[in-house]
Amino acid sequence: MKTFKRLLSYLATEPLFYGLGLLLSIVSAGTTIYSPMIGKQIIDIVSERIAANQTIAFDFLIQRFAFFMLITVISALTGYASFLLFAFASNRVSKRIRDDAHEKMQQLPVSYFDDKPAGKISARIVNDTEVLRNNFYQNFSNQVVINLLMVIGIYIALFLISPTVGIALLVLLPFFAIWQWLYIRAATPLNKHWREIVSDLNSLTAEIIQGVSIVQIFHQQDTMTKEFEEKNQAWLDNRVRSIRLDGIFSWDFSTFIKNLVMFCLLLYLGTQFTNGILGYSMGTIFILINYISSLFDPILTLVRIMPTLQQALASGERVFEMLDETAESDTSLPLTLENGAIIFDHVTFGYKEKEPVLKDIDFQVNPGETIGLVGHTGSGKSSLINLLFRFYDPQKGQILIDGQAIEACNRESVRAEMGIVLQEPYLFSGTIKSNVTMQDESITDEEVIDALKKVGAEPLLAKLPKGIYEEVIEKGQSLSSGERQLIAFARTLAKNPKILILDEATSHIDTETESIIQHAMNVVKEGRTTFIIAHRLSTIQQADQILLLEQGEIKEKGSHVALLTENGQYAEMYRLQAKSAQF
Ligand SMILES: Nc1ncnc2c1ncn2[C@@H]1O[C@H](COP(=O)(O)OP(=O)(O)OP(=O)(O)O)[C@@H](O)[C@H]1O
Repeated sequence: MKTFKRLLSYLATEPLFYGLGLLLSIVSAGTTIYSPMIGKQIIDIVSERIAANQTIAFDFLIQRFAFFMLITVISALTGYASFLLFAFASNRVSKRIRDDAHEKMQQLPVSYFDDKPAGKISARIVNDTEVLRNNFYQNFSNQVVINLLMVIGIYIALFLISPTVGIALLVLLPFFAIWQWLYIRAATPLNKHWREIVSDLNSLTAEIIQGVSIVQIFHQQDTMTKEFEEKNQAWLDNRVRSIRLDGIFSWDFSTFIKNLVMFCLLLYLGTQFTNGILGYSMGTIFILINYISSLFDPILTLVRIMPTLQQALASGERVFEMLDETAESDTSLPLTLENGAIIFDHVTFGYKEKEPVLKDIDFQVNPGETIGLVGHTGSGKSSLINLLFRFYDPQKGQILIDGQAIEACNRESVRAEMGIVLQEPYLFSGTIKSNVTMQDESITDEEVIDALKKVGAEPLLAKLPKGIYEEVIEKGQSLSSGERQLIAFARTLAKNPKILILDEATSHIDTETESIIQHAMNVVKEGRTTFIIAHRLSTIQQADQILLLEQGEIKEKGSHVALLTENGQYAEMYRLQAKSAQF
């Protein structure tokens, strides 16, 4: 009910379309209900004249027929106009909900995405809102509203014509209410499960597409196909159960009731036939049969629409669940960055409260210095960078940039001064230029070309027919990983951040690319405080400071030479790498 009310509240965001649509629907329903009245009048007058042996004026029939046509045209036109208005409004409302969901997603903390597959989140933003448009807003306005108006209007007309028949038919309403209630009880869990399966299918498909090469290399096609088919079978089982349920509640029974009511009406009319005189006129009998039969069509439509509304409620619940997530709280205080001095002051952090992955991290970086972060996999290097970006905040201690605790500063302002080049840089669909400028329109074409040239991407530019306007398809699949890195370096150079994080590429690049990238790294590092997550120790020999992390703790700290002299773990790692490089 809460979800239903909340979905309804969105109607208020389009008052003009819905208001006008409702008004026209009332006119359409009113005229549709009124039109049989003209038939009643004709039948009554004609039958009276025949009984009295009188003739019927042709003009009268033409006049009544013209009036009937006028009413029918008004009904059709207003019905069509309201349909269009409701359709416009429904599309606009679902766009609004989709925008809201997307905006909310952007405000959520990074931790929200840790345990949720991307496919599931995108299913909520794209698919569930589409279900809302089609199954709720479109149906609600164009079917529920119009048919409800018809039911109410016909009841009013029946009461006016024959209060006895009107009251007798009211008995049906609680029956239908209980019927609907039973249906909702049975359909709610089924529809909820259906949306979950669709969402699982979405995320599984996304995962298979993203990992298509790995799937093929490891011959996982059969396993993946089996997993997909199992989920797809679960979807089919769910739909079959749903069809059975809809079948029971939507069709056979209601048609049976319609016929039963018709039978009761004829029985009742029979009781009104006394002394050779019928208690109702021919026209009244015509209109009673007409209304009762017309009453069931909208009632049946309302019953039939329940399954789709139910599915919409399941989708609505999932979208609202996302909209209700707590957005990341933030302050308005901006970080004022002057030099790029950084202090980690006894920082402790864990993704889960009592499981720290960084313990008492304490170090200082002077402006313009380069810090190398080394350590085995899982030692906490990326987590340390995550804190610097304020993707997470530490549980203990604080991080200071130019003397300001970043936890007290606005996240956007903290990130605005930082640049990052990841091992596997992320390129967006667009052009080379849009990937360098990242929509910053103040960066000119010349600056983009200059940045690309400085990092050594001139040969890449030369071979692209459209230069910086060459299209980049999803994640830059048509470029080599080295080329993607160069674009990412140029992006950083164009952004001109004070603080730079370089997640050094691992072993999968060749020696030539390595030297190109090393050159690019040296260019972008110039004059910035730089963190390098180093996998090959050769890249950080010149670093001002090297931190060796082990299980979330700083085990060794100092320059390359000092650490070699210390002859600890770093020295051992360095010797091992140097040895393997000789082979
Ligand atoms: N989002 C997360 N949620 C929970 N635990 C995480 C998350 N990210 C990382 N961890 C855990 O935190 C620890 C440190 O991971 P981190 O990624 O910082 O290591 P790393 O040194 O960067 O490793 P690598 O060199 O392999 O990238 C690991 O035990 C890891 O399993």
